[in-house]
Amino acid sequence: MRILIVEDSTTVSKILKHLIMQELSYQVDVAPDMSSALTLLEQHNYFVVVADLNLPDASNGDIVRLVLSSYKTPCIVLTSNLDASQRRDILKLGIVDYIPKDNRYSYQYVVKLIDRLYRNQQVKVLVADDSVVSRKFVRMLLEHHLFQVIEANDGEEALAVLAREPDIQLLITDYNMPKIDGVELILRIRESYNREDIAIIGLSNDNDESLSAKFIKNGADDFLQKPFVHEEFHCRVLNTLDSLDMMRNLWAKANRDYLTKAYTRRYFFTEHNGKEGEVGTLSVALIDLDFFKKINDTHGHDVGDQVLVEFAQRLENAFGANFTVARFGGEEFVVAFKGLDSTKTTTLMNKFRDQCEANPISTTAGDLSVSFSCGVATKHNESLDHALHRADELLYQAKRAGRNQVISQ
Ligand SMILES: Nc1nc2c(ncn2[C@@H]2O[C@H](COP(=O)(O)OP(=O)(O)OP(=O)(O)O)[C@@H](O)[C@H]2O)c(=O)[nH]1
Repeated sequence: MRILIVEDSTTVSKILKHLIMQELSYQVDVAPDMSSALTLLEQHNYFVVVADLNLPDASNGDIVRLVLSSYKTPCIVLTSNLDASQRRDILKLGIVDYIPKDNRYSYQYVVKLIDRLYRNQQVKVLVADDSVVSRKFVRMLLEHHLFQVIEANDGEEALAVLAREPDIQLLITDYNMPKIDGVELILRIRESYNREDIAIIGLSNDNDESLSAKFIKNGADDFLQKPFVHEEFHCRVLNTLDSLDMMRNLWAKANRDYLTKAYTRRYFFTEHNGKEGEVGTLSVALIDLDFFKKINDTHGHDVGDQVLVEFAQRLENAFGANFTVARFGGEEFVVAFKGLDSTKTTTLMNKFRDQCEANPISTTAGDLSVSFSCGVATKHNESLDHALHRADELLYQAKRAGRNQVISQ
């Protein structure tokens, strides 16, 4: 990824270049004026251009207009202080954002913005609004920040789009819409999507001053009163997505094992515990690698870690799409086979055991043959703990019987 900085102050360009290279590992070119910028723009494809408004051989944003119109490259503008009308004019050009060069946080903000732009390319945003003009305006603002935008004409269509594309990360919804209004839409979405699944920003040009609170109390993360200025829109979207990222990180830290990224014991119990009266079968397979201590003792802890990571990945690939795979600790894993009885579970585990046996794990110490023992128990009218305890006894039997086998009840 390549960034171009067009800036005549060497101090500013040096600081920016250093920060971008250090924090994002991008390649950075610097042009001190418009003519050298043009030469570079002809030679390379830039992801983003960071440009000063006034240059020795160009003024009043000529470089910005040129980058946007001729090279269709996103542009972040560096400025000195701007008055209100200058600010409006520059935002109208279709830039990503403008950054005043007057404080030490500005440069850090540029780096954050470039990183955000990079990640935005993978972020789907759904815009629900019955006004075509308003929808297109929001789409344009989002596209300046490289988001993937999907539009919905009303609340009902928004629900249908969400069902079709569950990886949408942000919904921006108007209040007044036919069939289902914005608040009703949010209520319906929050029935099945948590805050870490999707973020929501409400919009309205209604003069009802209680609307912002109504949106937020019913599950929105933020609210914007129309008409809004570009800058406020972008700040709110970025803040909302930052919070979403933070929530997702916290969720992952609580529910995913730091080493193997398999689910944690805690997640496993939250998902499958307390459902004694639940209809349907649940079988648990408790899995323990054989002679794992020997791998650590012979090749070191790092190689042991590589084996655990690869083994967890194999479990995930084999069962993760339909079942919960968790690491219970050390070299012990568990899979919850919801809907399967003990016989079917045992067949699947034996097939997996054969695959593992046939494919040694490749590590920095070479290919290592790794086997596991497994106990399979089906949960009857009992607690999950109890079923796991029985699986543990069967696992112990498998170890005593010579390891590398699955024993079920
Ligand atoms: N590398 C690595 N080793 C771990 C980790 N957690 C636990 N261990 C090691 O796993 C080993 C488990 O050893 P044991 O309980 O004796 O089991 P085993 O050698 O697999 O023997 P059996 O289970 O009887 O076949 C110990 O050496 C632990 O230090 C980890 O996160 N990384």
